[in-house]
Amino acid sequence: VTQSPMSKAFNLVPHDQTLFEERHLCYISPLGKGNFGCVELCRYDPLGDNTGELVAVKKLQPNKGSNLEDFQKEVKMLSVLHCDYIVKYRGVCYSMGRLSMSLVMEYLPYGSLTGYVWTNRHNITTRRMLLFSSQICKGMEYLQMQRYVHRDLAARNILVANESLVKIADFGLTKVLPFDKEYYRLSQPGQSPLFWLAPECLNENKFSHKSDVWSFGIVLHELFSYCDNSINPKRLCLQEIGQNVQGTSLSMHLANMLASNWRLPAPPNCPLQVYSLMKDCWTYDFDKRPSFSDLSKKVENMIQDDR
Ligand SMILES: C=CCCn1cc(-c2nc(Nc3ccc(C4CCNCC4)cc3)nc3[nH]ccc23)cn1
Repeated sequence: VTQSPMSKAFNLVPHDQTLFEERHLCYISPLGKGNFGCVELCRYDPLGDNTGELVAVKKLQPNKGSNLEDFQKEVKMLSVLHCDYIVKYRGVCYSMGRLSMSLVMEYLPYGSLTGYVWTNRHNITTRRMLLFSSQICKGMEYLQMQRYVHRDLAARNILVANESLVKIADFGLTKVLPFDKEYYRLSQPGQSPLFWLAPECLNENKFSHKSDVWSFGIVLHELFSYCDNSINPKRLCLQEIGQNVQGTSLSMHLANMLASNWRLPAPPNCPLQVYSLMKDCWTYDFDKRPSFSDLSKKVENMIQDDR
């Protein structure tokens, strides 16, 4: 279809504020590693006078697992999410003549929840941990409304915007549920770390909102353990398995332990009702686990009671 001269005149490419020119993106320092790539702190400084805004840039690391197509899916997914408790998409930056691309996001100055809670463990109150927990629930509730399954909910993937705001990040493993099914079955075991996975993920590669709820229970455990590495989920599970990990694979061992009703022990000094909330998230039958809206109500009530 040929364009009429008039429409040609007005059909200017709209200034796409989500397109970042590589030449103005100035690298500052590394921020961390996520699924499919590393994240760097950059200043987007088109005026070249250091007045530009700080952004977090996730560069696609072309390696074994990741490829441009999966990364483009992650970018697309993040670009349509608008929630106070999910890290904000800013745009993309193409390089190597569109052969590679980077995801530009808002920069959250306090870093991941793991580092923040451990560093500030001596002055973080139960109340503040419950506030963070309710924000994660609300972010997950929003994701669920978009029919997204995160598949990698863990304290390392939660970022701290300020002393009283955390956001969910790293959607590298996120999947959109098919319109006709309430779960997503992976063709082969994925990259999610075993110790955050629900039994049905370990046994059948079945992922759903309810398996995200299980992972949320593990995040609660990390939080109320002050993200102390010496008692993190991986270490506690490996201790339970013992060194006698003969032939059976680690995930089989873990699945057997969960089937015989072993669960992570209560973190030291953890409020009883918080531990019982974790146990609710770790109900073996995924249909009987609470929803994120149930969880955010229960956590909000605890915040009220905590006055
Ligand atoms: C989600 C986890 C996997 C991938 N990932 C994402 C990020 C990330 N980080 C930050 N801010 C940040 C701020 C300070 C620090 C410091 C570094 C030195 N040591 C203390 C902590 C680290 C990170 N903002 C972001 N916006 C969007 C992503 C993102 C980092 N890794």
